[in-house]
Amino acid sequence: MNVTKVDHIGIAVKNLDEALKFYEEVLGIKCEGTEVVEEQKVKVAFLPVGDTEIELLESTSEDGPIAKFIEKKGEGIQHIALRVDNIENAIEEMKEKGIKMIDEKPRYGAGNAKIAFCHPKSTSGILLELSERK
Ligand SMILES: C[C@@H](C(=O)O)C(=O)SCCNC(=O)CCNC(=O)[C@H](O)C(C)(C)COP(=O)(O)OP(=O)(O)OC[C@H]1O[C@@H](n2cnc3c(N)ncnc32)[C@H](O)[C@@H]1OP(=O)(O)O
Ligand SMILES: [Co+2]
Repeated sequence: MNVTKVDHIGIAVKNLDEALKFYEEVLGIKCEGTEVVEEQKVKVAFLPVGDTEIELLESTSEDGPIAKFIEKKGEGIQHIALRVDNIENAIEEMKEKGIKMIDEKPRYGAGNAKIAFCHPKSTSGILLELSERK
């Protein structure tokens, strides 16, 4: 597998507009856009920083992964995403190496990226997203 960069850092927030004030008005990072990803029950805002991005995530449903995360742990870093150049190969390699994949097939994430999550129990405690983007 070829990991090329930190694609983004995913941060769970209760209110996207509120959180954006801090990133835009205090830190001066410009939001590049927002998108609803139905399958993940999230509304996402992208904030590019250098060669990577901060991804702010607000839940669109009470039973989505972001709502559950905030309920259990509060707002904060929910996942880290690493860019890979071939996600199907990366998933196969992870499985061969005994890593528990939440997604055994790629799903579509924000910006039409192909994504797959690895379980925190297999990664020393972080929710890891693999992401392939053209
Ligand atoms: C839009 C897209 C994109 O970038 O394009 C996105 O990012 S979507 C981003 C949102 N989508 C997702 O997160 C989808 C993948 N996530 C999931 O399937 C779920 O959230 C799981 C990660 C499986 C957690 O589910 P659930 O909360 O039901 O499980 P659980 O409470 O039994 O947790 C199992 C164990 O994992 C830990 N755990 C749970 N969530 C964690 C997290 N985010 N980071 C680190 N550890 C975490 C719990 O503390 C627990 O450990 P202990 O047993 O030690 O207490
Ligand atoms: Co993400």
